Amino acid sequence: MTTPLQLLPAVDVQDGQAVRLVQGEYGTATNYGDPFDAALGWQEAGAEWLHLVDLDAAFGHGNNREIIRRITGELGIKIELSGGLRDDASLEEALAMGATRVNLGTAALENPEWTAKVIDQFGDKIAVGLDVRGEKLATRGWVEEGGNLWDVLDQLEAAGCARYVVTDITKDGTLTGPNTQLLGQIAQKTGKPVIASGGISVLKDIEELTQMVDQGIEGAIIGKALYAGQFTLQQALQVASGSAVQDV
Ligand SMILES: O=C(O)c1ccccc1N[C@@H]1O[C@H](COP(=O)(O)O)[C@@H](O)[C@H]1O
Repeated sequence: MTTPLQLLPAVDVQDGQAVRLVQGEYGTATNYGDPFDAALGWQEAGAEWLHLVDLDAAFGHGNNREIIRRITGELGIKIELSGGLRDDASLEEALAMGATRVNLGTAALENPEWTAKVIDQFGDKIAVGLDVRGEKLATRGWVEEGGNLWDVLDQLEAAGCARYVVTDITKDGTLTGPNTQLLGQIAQKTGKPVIASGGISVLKDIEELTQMVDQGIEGAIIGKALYAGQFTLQQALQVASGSAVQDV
């Protein structure tokens, strides 16, 4: 029996609204309404995980702490939380709110000593987001460059990072399919679980990533495709469990 691919519907929060950006660019948001309703909807549709992002915190434009606190506090599913988690206070608050794990971006690149410390302290509650353009990593709302992917991956491996969330920024929000080549390369190099992010458009993409579970692709974040109605979460979960692709 095949190991299912974990699916993480995304709820990205900006100005108190659930949104999707295109290639992470500020000002490209499509609004999908109340983030709590979106999160609850994914839970009711069968999600076991939610990928929850405070975009304002990631961009350094304030935060959406109260709505995120409500989602982490009231939902019963596992939550991977990211955006603006860059010091002890924000990280400890995120875990105390009920995040199952946190995803560090900017801090992992700008503050590797602190990142190594919290990896040591919190183990697999810490994932690192490798937000990639070509072979360059992006930070601070993906508007600044943060170093070479492979060099940073070596440092994180030495620090004992348990899991990577890999986003091809050029694919994110574009419905052009995941960058399976990059995902495969990173999974092969690390041997640690990789969560794929960016580009999923059709059920075939999920089928392709499910076939990569044995290579270390543990899960996939789905954003735009779900909000745009390309397929339902139930269909995606069926495919991720190894069943045949259903027509939509
Ligand atoms: O998810 C997005 O669309 C996104 C767009 C622009 C910036 C960040 C985005 N997402 C998440 O934010 C973290 C990084 O936050 P930080 O650098 O730690 O503050 C990133 O890993 C994505 O999960």
